[in-house]
Amino acid sequence: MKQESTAQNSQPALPPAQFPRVDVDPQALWIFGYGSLVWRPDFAYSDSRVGFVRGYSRRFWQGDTFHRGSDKMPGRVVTLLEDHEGCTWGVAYQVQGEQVSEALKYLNVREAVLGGYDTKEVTFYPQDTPDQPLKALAYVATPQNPGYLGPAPEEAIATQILACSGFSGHNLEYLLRLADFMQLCGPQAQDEHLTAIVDAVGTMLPCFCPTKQALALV
Ligand SMILES: N[C@@H](CCC(=O)N[C@@H](CS)C(=O)NCC(=O)O)C(=O)O
Repeated sequence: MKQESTAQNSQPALPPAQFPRVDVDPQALWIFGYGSLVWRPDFAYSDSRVGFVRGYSRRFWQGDTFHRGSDKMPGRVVTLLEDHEGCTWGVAYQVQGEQVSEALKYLNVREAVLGGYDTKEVTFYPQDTPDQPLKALAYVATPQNPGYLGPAPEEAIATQILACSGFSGHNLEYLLRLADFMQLCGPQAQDEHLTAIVDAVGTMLPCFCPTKQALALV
């Protein structure tokens, strides 16, 4: 079983951190989160902005055998799919000074080593100042990584999410926390893929969407 460092600064029993392949400014950097990083960055940062990236769609197409699944029952977590018409909402975190190397070292273990993600530079548009876009680093799982599962019907993805859990918790928590975030972003932030999976989960879990009759029995 893979071991994740229990604290950001403890030395993980893993190969030394390999810094991102894209050039980063060692003194200041924005990191774009669009999955678990939206609610659990778990690294120190100086500022954060809600906003979006254009040209990408979010998809539950990455398998996860550590955080939200196991080797026998891999969970499903999100990645970014290049999509000319796409727009993905998330949170950008600004790291400065020593925060940069600490964040990259931590994320290299969490995202790259344990999750199969690679780094990519994206353009981030803050919700409040979309006319002042920022360059940001994103962690993206490409089809070349061994954990990549690729497309599947949303109903099948929902079934897999309901059945899986891992080191960081149940896969359903991962889905619902992301759905909660998207609710907070407001009506302009639509994610049809995410909504379809949440709806499919709802139809599979009557207790998840209790009927009046069911509530009357409580
Ligand atoms: N890179 C995306 C997805 C990140 C993600 O969900 N990565 C998984 C690794 S497989 C993770 O960190 N999971 C932690 C958790 O599920 O709490 C993001 O920016 O949020």
